[in-house]
Amino acid sequence: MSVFSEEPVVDVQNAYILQEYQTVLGKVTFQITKGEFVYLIGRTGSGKSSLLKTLYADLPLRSGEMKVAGYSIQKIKRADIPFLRRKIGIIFQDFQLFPDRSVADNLLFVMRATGWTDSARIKSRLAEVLMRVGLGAIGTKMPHQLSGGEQQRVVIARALLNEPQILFADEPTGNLDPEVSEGILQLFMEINRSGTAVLMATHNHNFLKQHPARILKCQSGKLIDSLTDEISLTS
Ligand SMILES: Nc1ncnc2c1ncn2[C@@H]1O[C@H](COP(=O)(O)OP(=O)(O)OP(=O)(O)O)[C@@H](O)[C@H]1O
Repeated sequence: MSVFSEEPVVDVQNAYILQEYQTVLGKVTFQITKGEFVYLIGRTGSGKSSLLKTLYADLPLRSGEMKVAGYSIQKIKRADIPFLRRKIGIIFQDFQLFPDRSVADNLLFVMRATGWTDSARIKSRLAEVLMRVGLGAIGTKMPHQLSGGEQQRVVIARALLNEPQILFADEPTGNLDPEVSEGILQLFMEINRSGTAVLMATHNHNFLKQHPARILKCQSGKLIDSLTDEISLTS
């Protein structure tokens, strides 16, 4: 491949998304290019989380092809999954920080697990990602001393540590009030403007109206794409 051609960050061809051998979504085909911002919508139980889990190799892909950040998901070996996860960032609704560790220790845990060893670089990267998400010197605080919005910012900082090509966010504002949610969306958009692609599952249709972007929608066992299809936000 030429160094000038842009390989998509996500390339899905005719994939079947399964939960315990039941097809949740069939014939899924789409691509996400570098630096794109994409919403993922659909009713509860329509398959958003299942699609995201398949993309980050938490659910097996048994039919079709998926390439994520250069890794073939249908072929990936268990031992390579941690390497895939270094190239992507995953953010959930329930913040998933270790409650018994400080903010800095939560981030350090990931850095140590992903091969960071130089203590000066660790320290500067830690400060850098916390600044990036709008949090200053809160490294010594425990998660319970932070608001929900601040905890989600720490989670986003953690996801940014290894400069991922794409962030997969599964309802990242589901547990936050509207004002705080808007701030978190703004943060995702800011991160996106600096070149990181984002695929965000959300039920918050205000986001789509106020900050329009491409939409993928899980509907009746299929994935429809605003690039090619008319998408209804009401059904
Ligand atoms: N662990 C599981 N085992 C078996 N079936 C599951 C499992 N998780 C989800 N499902 C089923 O897969 C389908 C898709 O669920 P999924 O969680 O992907 O939907 P979703 O669009 O993310 O929903 P929500 O908006 O509520 O998060 C549903 O029918 C659900 O019942």
